[in-house]
Amino acid sequence: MQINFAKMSGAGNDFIVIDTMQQPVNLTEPQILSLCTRRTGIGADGLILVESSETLDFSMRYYNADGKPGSMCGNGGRCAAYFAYTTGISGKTASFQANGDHYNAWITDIECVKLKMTVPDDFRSNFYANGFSCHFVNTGSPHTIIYTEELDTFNVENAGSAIRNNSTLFPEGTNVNFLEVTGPDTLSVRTFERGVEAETLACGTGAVAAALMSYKLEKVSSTSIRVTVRSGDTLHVDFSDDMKEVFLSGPAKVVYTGTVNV
Ligand SMILES: N[C@H](CCC[C@H](N)C(=O)O)C(=O)O
Repeated sequence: MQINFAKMSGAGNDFIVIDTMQQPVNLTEPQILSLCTRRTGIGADGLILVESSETLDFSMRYYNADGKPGSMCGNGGRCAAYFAYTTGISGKTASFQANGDHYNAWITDIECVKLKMTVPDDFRSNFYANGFSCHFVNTGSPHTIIYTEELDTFNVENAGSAIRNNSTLFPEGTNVNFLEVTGPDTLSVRTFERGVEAETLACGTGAVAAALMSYKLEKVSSTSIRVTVRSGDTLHVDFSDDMKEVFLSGPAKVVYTGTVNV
């Protein structure tokens, strides 16, 4: 099977994006894993199918790099909206469905996308996991939050993998975010992603979790937070005081388009 795809990057979180309205695509879990594997495949943190929707512009189906269906991907959603815009599926405003939720996105500039997130839930603060003081929130994906003062040298792979695999506390697994508070409205974040099983260069729902939790814990004092991610890019998280309206903005671009044989 020959598949046309776009390789996209959302602040360094990278995805293979496939338009299933143009070509019938039926990928198995091993095929997705192999496409996402770096060096021997295209290489990506996840694979996104942009599918038809009866009521909205499109529907997004997200798979993690391990080939398994993932929960909501904020950077993936922003990339899917930019893909839909560049291919004419939608205009500068896009509405789509993902994981049973309805999302709106706006192309705010060249290669800049703002996405309205779902209302966060399951806030848990101050518990211990694997020797770390942790917090947790679900922002469409499950996110554990850990504060550190030495983010650059922190061993994200070791600590992230231990907590991600703590099945007593997280039967479904969790993404793990390590945060440094760098100012009243700025954070630096590094994320160990479930389903990639490694640190990624950015995580959108993780940046949202980091900003909301830091505001709740009064570690930041603004409802407009700039989050520096591992790629060096900045994601913006803006929210209402009651956290019912939450927006994620940042870069999203098509790196290249191509055809792959599966
Ligand atoms: N990178 C994504 C999160 C993917 C979620 C996935 N790792 C899972 O837990 O299923 C983001 O930008 O929000």
